[in-house]
Amino acid sequence: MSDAPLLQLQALSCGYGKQAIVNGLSLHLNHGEIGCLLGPSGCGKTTTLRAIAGFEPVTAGKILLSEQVLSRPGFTLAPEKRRIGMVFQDYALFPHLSVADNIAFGVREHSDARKITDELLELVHLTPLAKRFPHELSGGQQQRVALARALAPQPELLLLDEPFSNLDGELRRRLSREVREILKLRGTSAILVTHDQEEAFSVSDQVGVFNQGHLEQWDSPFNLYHEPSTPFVASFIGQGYFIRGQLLSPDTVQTELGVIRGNRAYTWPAGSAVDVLLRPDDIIPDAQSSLKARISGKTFLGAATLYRLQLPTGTQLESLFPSHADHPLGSEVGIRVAADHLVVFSASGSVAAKVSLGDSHKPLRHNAL
Ligand SMILES: Nc1ncnc2c1ncn2[C@@H]1O[C@H](COP(=O)(O)OP(=O)(O)OP(=O)(O)O)[C@@H](O)[C@H]1O
Repeated sequence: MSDAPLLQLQALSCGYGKQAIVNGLSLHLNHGEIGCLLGPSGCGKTTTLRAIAGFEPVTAGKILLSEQVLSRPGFTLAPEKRRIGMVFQDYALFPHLSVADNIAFGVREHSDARKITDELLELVHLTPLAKRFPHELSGGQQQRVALARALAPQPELLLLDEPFSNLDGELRRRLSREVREILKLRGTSAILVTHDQEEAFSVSDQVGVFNQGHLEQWDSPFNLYHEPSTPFVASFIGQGYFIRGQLLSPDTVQTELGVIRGNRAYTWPAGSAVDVLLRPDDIIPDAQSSLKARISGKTFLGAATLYRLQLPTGTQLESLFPSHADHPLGSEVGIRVAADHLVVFSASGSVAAKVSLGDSHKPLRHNAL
């Protein structure tokens, strides 16, 4: 196996007719990795996936798989020649074929079709249901058949378009974990499209956050959460508040919560006004602290309680406290900042406040500055 990435999108642009949807997108996926395209509705995730699959031509840039050019302006290798499998949101099973025949469909000419099918039935835990038809299965079972069918021809890359969006709650979470395990077990590389952050994080090694046809950041879930590189990513990923601060040195900021020191150096001059991102897990309870906040709201989450806090200046924050101590609404608690990952953005014009987000996402609050 070469050291080159499996999939490379190089300055890719594509769209429909004269309408540009995706602009100058670059990313790469290594062998065996699972990547995810995440973003609000209509930002171009599915369009990108369709371009990778070969259903849409590209207007600029290139798509390469194992160093072979699949798409460039004026050339689109046919989908069936790409060694790419696809799993759709609506499963797209053949209704007149049994579970086993659906899975065998792509390898029906293969001398080992029976063996491949049996192995995959086992892998997706559907051996006892092999003779059933799609309408006799639950949504989760149908999606497992769709996954097994896509894996049968051993694609180099699997594309999954919102594969769990027709399933709800716990089943959705369970199946997404299961799919990750199956892909990792087989060493299959994949790209998943979703607008659900929890799903993106639980399935993927690398996640790309889209904003209106642009890729804002392609990174690990950990880095997207702790080291977002743009205000949009900070807003789209997770919860939190921005508070105003002043840079004292490259890695320290003066705020009304005191001096916060992080692990990143910023290059703006000392004295610059900045917006500091504080996640609920950055604020911890500390009865001894002189810093007090009033509890203005609370949500019990089980192991933890999410408290909405108000500082004496009126600044709002959120904080996750272990739930064994219960603080009543209106009471005062001591707090302290424990943010190793100092994330700040230039405060000029409060850029983050202008981020426009889709309705599929809970916005990050910006304190009145
Ligand atoms: N066949 C098409 N012809 C013209 N425009 C299209 C077509 N398909 C999608 N679009 C437009 O392209 C833009 C991006 O759509 P796309 O389906 O890629 O978004 P998405 O990020 O996958 O959204 P969602 O999460 O809602 O599926 C949208 O404005 C959409 O209206």
